[in-house]
Amino acid sequence: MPTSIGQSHKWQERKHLQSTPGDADQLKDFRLQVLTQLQTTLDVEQILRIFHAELQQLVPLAGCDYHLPGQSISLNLGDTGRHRCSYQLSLNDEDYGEIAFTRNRRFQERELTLLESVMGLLIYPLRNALSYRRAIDTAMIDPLTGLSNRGAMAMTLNREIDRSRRHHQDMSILMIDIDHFKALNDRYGHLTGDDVLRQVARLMDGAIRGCDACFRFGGEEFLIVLSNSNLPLARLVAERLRQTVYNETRSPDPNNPITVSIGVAHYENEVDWPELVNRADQALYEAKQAGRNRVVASHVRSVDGEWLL
Ligand SMILES: Nc1nc2c(ncn2[C@@H]2O[C@H](COP(=O)(O)OP(=O)(O)OP(=O)(O)O)[C@@H](O)[C@H]2O)c(=O)[nH]1
Repeated sequence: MPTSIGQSHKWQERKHLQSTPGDADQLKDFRLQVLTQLQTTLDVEQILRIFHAELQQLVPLAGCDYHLPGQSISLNLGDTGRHRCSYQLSLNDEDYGEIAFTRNRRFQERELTLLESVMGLLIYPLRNALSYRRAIDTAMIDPLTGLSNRGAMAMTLNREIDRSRRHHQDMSILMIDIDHFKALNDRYGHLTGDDVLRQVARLMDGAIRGCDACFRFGGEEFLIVLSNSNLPLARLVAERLRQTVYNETRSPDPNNPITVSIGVAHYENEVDWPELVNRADQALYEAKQAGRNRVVASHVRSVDGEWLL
């Protein structure tokens, strides 16, 4: 098992010494080219790919790893080599993570000086991309429950529908609504209502698989996307969630447990997600009409396109 041989460096903004005057011009052109490339995107992974690829012109490298634990970012590009040199990136005392380059040949002093001299090119584009990513993430989160919001839901549904269509994969959704929530709010106040919303969100999010996703649809409604799930499986999941909420949510009124009604819809080649969500919503309406605290599944299509009950 090859061991990794590390050379670690702290990169901070400062002027670098140039080696020879001839190199200086080439390096200047190179820096300009890299900077131009890095400014073409605000995607963190893309920035690192560009940087890694451009650096190959300066120093042969195998892999590039980047880690920023604070934002849960961990990327490994290219192949991993036995020798490694890493840079801790920071600017104005702000930590921008660690970037490491690896290859099987030892790094020469001159190569390390070259790498260090261009490391500063990465920091501003990377900082901008990280801020952008943070802003997008925040905009996609519902602040009350911590679940992803409706904007994120639309993106996920578009992606899942596209995948189901292309790979002929099953996909189902659950539309979930807390029963008699208005009465609970009116009787115990909005803060208690908020607490119930948070509990239900946490229970459901914790009860689904990692590949599924739970969103706050709005108000006291939630939507769950179940990848790779046919209708019977989706019904089972829905029934399990219904029971979990019933058994585990702390209700302010011991005589009235918190319950949910759930509408289930399997993807039946709808053109876009609102059509699919409409069917789940219709099934949810039927669950409410039938007495609440229950699961109702929407119809499926037969092979010749007829709707079956
Ligand atoms: N506490 C709290 N309440 C909310 C929030 N968003 C929506 N609501 C309340 O949720 C309630 C929804 O009421 P309705 O749509 O009448 O539904 P319901 O009382 O649950 O009745 P059914 O769905 O028919 O069982 C309203 O009173 C809203 O004010 C929120 O973020 N926090």
